[in-house]
Amino acid sequence: METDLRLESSLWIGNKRYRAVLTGWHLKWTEADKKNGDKKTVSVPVAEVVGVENGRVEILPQKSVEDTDKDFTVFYIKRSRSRSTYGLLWSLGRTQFSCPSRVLRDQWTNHLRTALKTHSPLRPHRLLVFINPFGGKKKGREIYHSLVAPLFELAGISSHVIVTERANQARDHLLKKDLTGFDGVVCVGGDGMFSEVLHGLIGRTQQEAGLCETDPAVTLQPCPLHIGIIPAGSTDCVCYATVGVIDPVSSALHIIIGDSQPLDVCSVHHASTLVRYSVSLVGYGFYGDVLAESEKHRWMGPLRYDYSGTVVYLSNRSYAGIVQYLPADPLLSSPKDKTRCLSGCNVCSRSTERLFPHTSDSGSLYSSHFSQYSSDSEGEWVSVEGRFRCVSITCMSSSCARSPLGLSPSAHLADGTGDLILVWDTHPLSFLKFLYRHTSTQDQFDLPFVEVHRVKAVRFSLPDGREEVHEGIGELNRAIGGEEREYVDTVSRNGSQQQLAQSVVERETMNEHKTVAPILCGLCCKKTPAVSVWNCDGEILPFTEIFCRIHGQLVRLYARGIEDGAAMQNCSQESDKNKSRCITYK
Ligand SMILES: Nc1ncnc2c1ncn2[C@@H]1O[C@H](COP(=O)(O)OP(=O)(O)OP(=O)(O)O)[C@@H](O)[C@H]1O
Ligand SMILES: CCCCCCCCCCCCC/C=C/[C@@H](O)[C@H](CO)NC(=O)CCCCC
Ligand SMILES: [Ca+2]
Repeated sequence: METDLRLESSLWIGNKRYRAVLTGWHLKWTEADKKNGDKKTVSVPVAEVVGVENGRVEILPQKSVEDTDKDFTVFYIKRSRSRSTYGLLWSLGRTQFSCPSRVLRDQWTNHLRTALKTHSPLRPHRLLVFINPFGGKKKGREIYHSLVAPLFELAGISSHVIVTERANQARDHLLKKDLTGFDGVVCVGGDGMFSEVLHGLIGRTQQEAGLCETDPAVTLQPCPLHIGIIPAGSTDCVCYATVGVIDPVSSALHIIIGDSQPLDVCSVHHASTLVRYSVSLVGYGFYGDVLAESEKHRWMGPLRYDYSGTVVYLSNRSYAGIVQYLPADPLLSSPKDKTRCLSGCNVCSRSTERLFPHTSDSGSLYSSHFSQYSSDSEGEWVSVEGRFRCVSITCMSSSCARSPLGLSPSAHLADGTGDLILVWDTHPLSFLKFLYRHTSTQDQFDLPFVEVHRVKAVRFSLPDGREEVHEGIGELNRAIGGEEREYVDTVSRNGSQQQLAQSVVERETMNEHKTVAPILCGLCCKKTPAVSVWNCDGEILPFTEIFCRIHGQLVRLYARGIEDGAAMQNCSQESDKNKSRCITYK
């Protein structure tokens, strides 16, 4: 196959002659009329060729250029380092070649197109695109039509575009409408829009497989359609954590070349119902309260989270709860091992084998670990009880612009586990230190009132077993801020381990901040509501007592994880020597 596709000839770029070679895997060109030592080779993996056009073509911005029938243009992926984030930005590279004859030109374009088909089997041909016109800064439509659609067109992808007119339209469409012929679904919006697509696709897949989503013990069927995210929301956490940058062009290029990144999903249950799915944050306490507060200030746009974060921080709340968790195998990885899940991650690759073994009994649809009533599995559960500033479960790092390394910097995208972060009640300044560390490279887990566990499942209940059902966000906000809620004293705490940690941190912090503390304490509320709410990827859950299970690699995104920016040193300078290194990365 590879030898069939090999093509080698002289080609011209501008007025310079090059020796060009197409092997099965790479297109390479080297300046011909130079001494050996000065020769530079540019090498583009075939898998990263976006498109091949006859003539001299320019898009983004589109221009008509004079050409002949001996010219062709190759579009491919070019990388550069992002100033503000850890990942790499992708843009459209373009080289216009001239051939000695039209016959040779046709040979080059045909060979390249065949190589693309052969080596990129997951490239989509037809996509279903949902645009949320109201997400983030309300630029979804503009972003899609000006930056993404021209790239899809260049790559020969046909798309069916739906601009949503109401919340949950994308989810309902995916649950009910005919999806024949689509290779993937793209959402243009934020994490809320992604969540709609996630729910629609998981629900549809289970319906078609005849599986019951409500039972946490059932092994769910992975979704056959890939999901692409064009970021146009407020937090865009899923995009940030799976691509490494918030950039519509980079995301569009990942979709075009058919990148494939599996992703763990957490199902959240209450009693015998499925409440929701989550990939990023299932958070109680601080993150729940911030979300509930922010819903009142939607008009502020993305800034609502900063404002609400300050308000909630100053209200100084902590909540009583019982957290039970099923630890993951500690020999596989640890949330404190200071590694990062990057593109090509070994921990995730090994998990694929573990999660989908090719043995004949792997078809079992029932996993005894998760049967809530199975006495066999009860022994492995760990239980802690006390007062918490926040309880968070995240299936991935959940990095975003606010927190470039995320809630759990060493979490894996596709290892079949989640990280449970327990922040015990502590002095307000200590909690501020914890929050602040999310914005830097300092370890937020290296604090005596913070615990982190790699888990397969989590159960949360209230100490007195009293469940409250919230009926809607309006009512919920009233309940959180209003008088109807029963109040408890913040100083009552459970658990001796927590009390010890608490007193050490309080002493340290009070010494450090003798002058600031009294001012801050004056601002803080003396009372706290008895219960918080759960924030599930930006949606408030209507229940307090929940059971969560992580489903390994349940969905696939058009992404490849975060590329290691360190491997791209000096690329931003684009010196001739490095230019080819930038292009040949990987
Ligand atoms: N046409 C629409 N009208 C109103 N709401 C919509 C519409 N389309 C989608 N939605 C809802 O809007 C919510 C928020 O959208 P989205 O996630 O795109 O933006 P965001 O909230 O600004 O970003 P993020 O989720 O990243 O913070 C989603 O939960 C989605 O269900
Ligand atoms: C003194 C400085 C303090 C700075 C505090 C920084 C802490 C930042 C941690 C960021 C965690 C983001 C978790 C991601 C959550 C998303 O699934 C969700 C949907 O978009 N976003 C929110 O709920 C929005 C909720 C955002 C909460 C801040
Ligand atoms: Ca994971």
